[in-house]
Amino acid sequence: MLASVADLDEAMVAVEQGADLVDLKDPTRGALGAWPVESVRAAVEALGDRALLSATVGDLPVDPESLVEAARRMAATGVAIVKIGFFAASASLDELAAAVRALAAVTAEGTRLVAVLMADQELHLPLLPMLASAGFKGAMLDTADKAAGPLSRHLSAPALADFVDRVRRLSMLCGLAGSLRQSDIAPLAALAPDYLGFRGALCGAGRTSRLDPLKLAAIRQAVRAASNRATATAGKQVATDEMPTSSSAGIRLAAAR
Ligand SMILES: O=C[C@H](O)COP(=O)(O)O
Repeated sequence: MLASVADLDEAMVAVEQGADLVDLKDPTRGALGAWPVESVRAAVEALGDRALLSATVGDLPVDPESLVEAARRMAATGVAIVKIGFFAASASLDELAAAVRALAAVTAEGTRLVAVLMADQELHLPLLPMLASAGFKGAMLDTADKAAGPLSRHLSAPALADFVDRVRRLSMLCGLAGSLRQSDIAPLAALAPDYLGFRGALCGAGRTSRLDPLKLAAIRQAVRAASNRATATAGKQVATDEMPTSSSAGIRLAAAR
């Protein structure tokens, strides 16, 4: 489970409630709103040894030079994973591919990058092998327009299964997010992504309101139960509530540290 958090207080709650991936993101600044780099650095100092942290670079235009610079600035904070949004609404496949190629210079420096592709914009599947070749650690789906409904409104179950399968075959971490609700957890966990990502469902009154620890705990529990069911169905080792990281997804996420 990935939990997007708006500040250090929320990050601490997410760590205490057992989020596998604590995603530093300012929801008031857009789908992938960035925290200031000084705040990311402070969170890494406070929590970096207790949790796997990711941070977004913001809703940036698909310009190779500015994406490389933003990724390097965020990586310099010491955060474990840097998430980069690829907004197909404002760029062609060629432009997206050029940005991916430029970011290979950043992964070559040891930075773990995760690409965020927008399910409510054109989904360019040929980008996936390019991301793998450029050394990206993972690829995930999210939505750019948070008023346009959950992930499942934009892509069918077979299309989502195909995305997960392609990413996993390329040996990248695969995440699914986008206004997910509790009812989305079981069908999406059955596709066996490495993680499901949440913000709105964790908050008291929408994604820009405060994170509610009780909602986070309920989602965490539902993800764990659904993940265990999916693992059991696949005939793999069943993780217990006491040992959530014994699932294959947990091991793959832990390896991202
Ligand atoms: O990375 C995941 C996102 O923060 C999910 O946010 P959302 O659930 O509000 O779409």
